[in-house]
Amino acid sequence: MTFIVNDYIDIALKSEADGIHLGQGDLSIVEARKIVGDKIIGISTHAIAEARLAERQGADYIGVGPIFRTATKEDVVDPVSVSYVREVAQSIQIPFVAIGGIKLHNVDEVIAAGATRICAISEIVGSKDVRGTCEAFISKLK
Ligand SMILES: Cc1ncc(COP(=O)(O)OP(=O)(O)O)c(N)n1
Ligand SMILES: Cc1ncsc1CCOP(=O)(O)O
Repeated sequence: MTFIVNDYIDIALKSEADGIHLGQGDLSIVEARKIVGDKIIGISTHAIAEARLAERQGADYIGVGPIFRTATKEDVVDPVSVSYVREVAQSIQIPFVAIGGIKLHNVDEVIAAGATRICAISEIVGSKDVRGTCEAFISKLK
């Protein structure tokens, strides 16, 4: 299993995590790379310019979203829609994870736009059948 710590590089180092996930307002990828060496660095992006910059600066993966409206995170930008997934799938070479408002009823659109990795929080943790919901997502991604 790969263990990524969100935001806190000191905790990532102390806990011997595999990597760190950054937001646009956090430490830059260049600065983070100096500290974490070859650990995985990911960063949330909301526009193609951010995605291109992340790739140029040596990010290992990017987050792409929020695709749809989400109630899970408060300080979130407006939904970027599946068109941003399409743009990233066509022009970015590093792996990306689509995130934000992804549910079983709309994940097909996200996959059709080119996503092969998704993050879904509320659909899974709010489900009465967590395992079944995970399996349903996994079968769509196969
Ligand atoms: C699964 C998962 N959890 C948290 C984040 C990042 O959330 P947050 O730090 O609130 O947002 P950004 O600052 O990265 O935009 C994530 N991307 N994935
Ligand atoms: C951490 C994060 N970053 C953008 S949206 C989001 C939350 C996604 O949660 P949900 O799958 O419940 O919309």
